[in-house]
Amino acid sequence: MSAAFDGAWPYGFLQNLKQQPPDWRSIVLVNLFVGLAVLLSISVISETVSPLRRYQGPFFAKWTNIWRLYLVRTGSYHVEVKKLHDKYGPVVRIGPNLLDLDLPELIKTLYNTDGKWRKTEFYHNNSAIINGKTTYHLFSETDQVEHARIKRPIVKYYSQSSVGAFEPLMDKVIGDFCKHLETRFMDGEQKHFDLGQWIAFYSWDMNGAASFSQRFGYMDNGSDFDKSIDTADKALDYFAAVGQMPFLDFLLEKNPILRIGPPVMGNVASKAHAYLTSRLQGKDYNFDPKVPDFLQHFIDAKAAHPNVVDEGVIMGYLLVNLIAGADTTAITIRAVFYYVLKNPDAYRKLEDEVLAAQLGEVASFGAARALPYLEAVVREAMRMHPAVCMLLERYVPESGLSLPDGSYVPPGTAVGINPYVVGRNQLIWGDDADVYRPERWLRGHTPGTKTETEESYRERLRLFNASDLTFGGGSRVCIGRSFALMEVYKIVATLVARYRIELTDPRREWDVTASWFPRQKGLMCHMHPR
Ligand code: HEM
Repeated sequence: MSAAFDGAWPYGFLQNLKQQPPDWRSIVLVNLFVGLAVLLSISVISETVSPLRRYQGPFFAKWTNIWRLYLVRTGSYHVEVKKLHDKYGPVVRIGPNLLDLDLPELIKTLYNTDGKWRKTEFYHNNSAIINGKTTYHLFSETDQVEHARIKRPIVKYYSQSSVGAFEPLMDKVIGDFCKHLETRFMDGEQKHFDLGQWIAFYSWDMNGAASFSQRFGYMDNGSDFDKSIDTADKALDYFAAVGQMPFLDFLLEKNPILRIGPPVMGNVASKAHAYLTSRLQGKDYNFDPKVPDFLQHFIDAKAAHPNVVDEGVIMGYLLVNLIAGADTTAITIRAVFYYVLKNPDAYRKLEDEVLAAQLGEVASFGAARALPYLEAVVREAMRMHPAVCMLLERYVPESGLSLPDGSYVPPGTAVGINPYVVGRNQLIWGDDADVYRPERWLRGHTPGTKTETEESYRERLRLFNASDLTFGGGSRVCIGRSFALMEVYKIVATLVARYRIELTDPRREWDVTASWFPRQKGLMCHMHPR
């Protein structure tokens, strides 16, 4: 034991001080002790006066965000937060200054278009991560005015009518995807393969084709040959964790002395840069001006808005397409297949509907979108397993926020709603909110009611739509929604129409690692041509 602790503390220590100078260990221990005592006192005082003290949550969440960072690292964040709501109700304090709200009626308030509900710093780290040096705008601005300035020049290129022009390009990618599956896994003997992994190849190649008329080559190679998919996964895991304590980013990824971050996304960034340069120089021979791609749209935006869009901004546009668009779409397609294949009854109904529609080699978006059971299957999968399962954090603006229980949340508090949590809210989705049941999206399928009028069905759908946060909402709503849905509907309809699909082990629950995105590992199945 150190001299500092001889005798009754602190008298022993003081007596010792008189007799002999303290050794370095005593000094460190005393400083540590005093420091901790000061920190504790500050925490206790600030908690006593905190306007959030009335809201319940885990004990450590009052004091620190570390426990949340830990949860995100374990991959069980969304599941654990849902459990907290089951325990504490619709408002849970999950950080010293952060409330998680399971209040679908507030979606329109938090995620609106008035520009007052700023994104928190949770989003801000991802701006410099691409190659460790350059900062690109990745739509992560907390400043809504700046965000609108960057987004405005390109928003029209993501509308349904604009992305509709991508359909021939999508048909080509889907046609080649089917050829790969047929030659690799359906030729002769039955082969089991990871459909989940192939869906990632499809989504990344589709995204490359739409972004700069160049696929990455994952389908041709049959693997993540340049490790870009893996690198992107790791980068997003890092964003999600560090987003819980944003200052850590300056000690880790942005540390000027020693960078301690995720692997840099050099491959994706350098490809995007090379395509941009050759296009601007008129040397991009892969580009057919008759078939539009996003890069061409961005260059048009540069011509129309030279004060806003420069080459750096175009790089940001391209990168965000890939980072925000590829993984999310793959997750959604995998979720659709996983749930429908695990539920033979749903699969049979989907098969019947799709086969009766005679969709041809590659299903057109119009024809696929018109199939009600397909829509039910897609929406139910997105409800059960939204591709973003983090809190969509916003700062409460000057006006403050009144909660349904009558309490008042002051300006500056971070609040948010999690698409996963609100997707399981029993007041909206019913007692079976945890059950996969595509029928809930159809008329006449409310448990306990024998008949449902068209009017009450419409009313129910309105409530469902208003409570669906899969693509966010308001001015920060997902810009790629129409594009993503086209990819999802077309591939699901095409694969179901062309092949009989079976899970290798239908009893196996899938393994989900969740950080920002709940990524699923493994969807082993086999397919037979019809
Ligand atoms: C099924 C697939 C997708 C899902 C579920 C999804 C989900 C989301 C969600 C929830 C947000 C809002 C985040 C927030 O408010 O905090 C978002 C934003 C965004 N998404 Fe998607 N996304 C998908 C596909 C795509 C695609 C394909 C692209 C691009 C081609 C894309 C680009 C973006 C961008 C740029 C934002 C930021 C918008 C802004 O802040 O203005 N997403 N997405």
